[in-house]
Amino acid sequence: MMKFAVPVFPGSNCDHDMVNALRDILHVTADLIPATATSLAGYDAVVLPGGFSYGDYLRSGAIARFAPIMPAVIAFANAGKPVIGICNGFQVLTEAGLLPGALQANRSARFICQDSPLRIANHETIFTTAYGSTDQISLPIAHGEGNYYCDEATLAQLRANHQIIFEYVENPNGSTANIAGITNEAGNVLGMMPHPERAVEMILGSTDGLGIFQSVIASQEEVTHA
Ligand SMILES: NC(=O)CC[C@H](N)C(=O)O
Repeated sequence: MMKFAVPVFPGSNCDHDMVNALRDILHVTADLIPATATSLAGYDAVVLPGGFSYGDYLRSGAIARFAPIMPAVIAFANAGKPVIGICNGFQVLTEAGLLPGALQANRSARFICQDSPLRIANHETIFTTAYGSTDQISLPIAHGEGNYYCDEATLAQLRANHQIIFEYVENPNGSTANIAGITNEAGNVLGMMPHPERAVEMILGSTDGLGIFQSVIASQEEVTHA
């Protein structure tokens, strides 16, 4: 059975939601890993959860990027294995240089908490195949620094390599090109501001987030059965 690692930083607050989604809804193994750990041996995927790691001091994700677990996360990503960063996790991935660009304060300078319709801009990634031809989903957003920024040259690269995965239908925070989620060039690292783990069962109001995890699980099953 596929094994997910969910690193926990001081101030993470979506880690248990993530483990609940993975274990109880998707029926895979998921372990909380302290940020002081230094190994991810034995894991098939890593999910950096949302929250306020290290109190968001300096910038969201700027201190977490130096946590003891991060060299293992970077090595894991560079080995081509799946890494997902949700919200604060996305911020950590940009700070760590695993994804291009940066997350700035929302244009409104306010924390935004709302459901957000998203367009799936690339259905052919290991994170989106389970959505079939569904082109729009809705996921909750909850962030103060979700305003994605990159320069023109980076945006051109993201577009040319089809690295833009989710786009806001209505831009809530000032993000460049309505970007809500991107992958790295190799396609194995996903960062996204919306929270799929908060949309995995109808008691939460939506199951639109399931496809991301189902897609990754299916992609890894193909790897082990190949
Ligand atoms: N839900 C989250 O992960 C929030 C991320 C970060 N603390 C922010 O406010 O932008």
